[in-house]
Amino acid sequence: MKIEVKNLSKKYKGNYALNNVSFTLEQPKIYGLLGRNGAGKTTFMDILSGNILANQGQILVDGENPFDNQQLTESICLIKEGNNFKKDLSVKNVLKIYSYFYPTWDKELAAVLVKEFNLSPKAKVKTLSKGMESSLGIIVGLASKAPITIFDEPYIGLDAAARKKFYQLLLEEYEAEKRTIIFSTHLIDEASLLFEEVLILQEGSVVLQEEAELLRDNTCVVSGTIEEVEKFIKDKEVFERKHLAGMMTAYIYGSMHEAKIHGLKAEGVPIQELMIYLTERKKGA
Ligand SMILES: Nc1ncnc2c1ncn2[C@@H]1O[C@H](COP(=O)(O)OP(=O)(O)OP(=O)(O)O)[C@@H](O)[C@H]1O
Repeated sequence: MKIEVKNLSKKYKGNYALNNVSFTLEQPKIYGLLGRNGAGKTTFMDILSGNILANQGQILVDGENPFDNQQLTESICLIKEGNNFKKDLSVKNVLKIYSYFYPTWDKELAAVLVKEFNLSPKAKVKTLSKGMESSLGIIVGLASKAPITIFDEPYIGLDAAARKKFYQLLLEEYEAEKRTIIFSTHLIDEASLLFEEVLILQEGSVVLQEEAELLRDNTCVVSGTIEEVEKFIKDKEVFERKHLAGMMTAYIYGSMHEAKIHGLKAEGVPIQELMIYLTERKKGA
């Protein structure tokens, strides 16, 4: 489904959570929605899911506004950081309710995932640990098979092994049936390999929208002697320099291939570093 964000603004008490944001998510892809605390990510996801209204501008999903539009929101599943489910419901009944809401619901997948995450179907939500409740959110998000599935920091309390399982399952499901997945997380280093396209928000504005592969190809960390590195980077945009014992490392916009031809050691820049740089640069600008 095509998501068009047009001049979208949302204000809370006079402060912009989103300030005249425009972008389009055209293809079913795994999108990484990144940004520091308070950048406006949750606000965007809430408007997209039809939960809240913008002050100005709009989001159109296949040409329609999601607010108060059940036919459309049956195609959008938002899993938040917590409190997704009523505390008195059992796991089984949570799944039943969502199965009624989502026409694309995959009952078999839900049953497999409940076993995979070791949840007891009879357990009430209020008795689940934080990690177990997050697992239930992940199960609902994946089994909804909603054409737009949004995960907003979905794994509070989940340990590293369970998060790894989540990444694997997400990829398996996505490979089996492509859909738009919007994934917002602060654990960028461990999740970044999932992303096909990255959006970075900073103080209510988009500072970057780029294919992850292009980012990986067009940014690099080069190392060598100070002299070699300085010579190579003199006409390039450099976003960080580090010196150690006569050697130098620089984070730059430039091709890894070109750096290697010049005899320098070159590696990809972690998306986390890029996000920190971009959000700092805008603040200081
Ligand atoms: N219901 C609300 N009432 C008042 N201010 C709000 C409300 N929701 C969000 N805000 C403000 O809007 C801004 C954007 O918040 P938002 O939750 O969208 O950011 P975020 O990028 O999701 O942050 P985080 O990564 O910390 O979850 C923040 O300054 C926040 O304080």
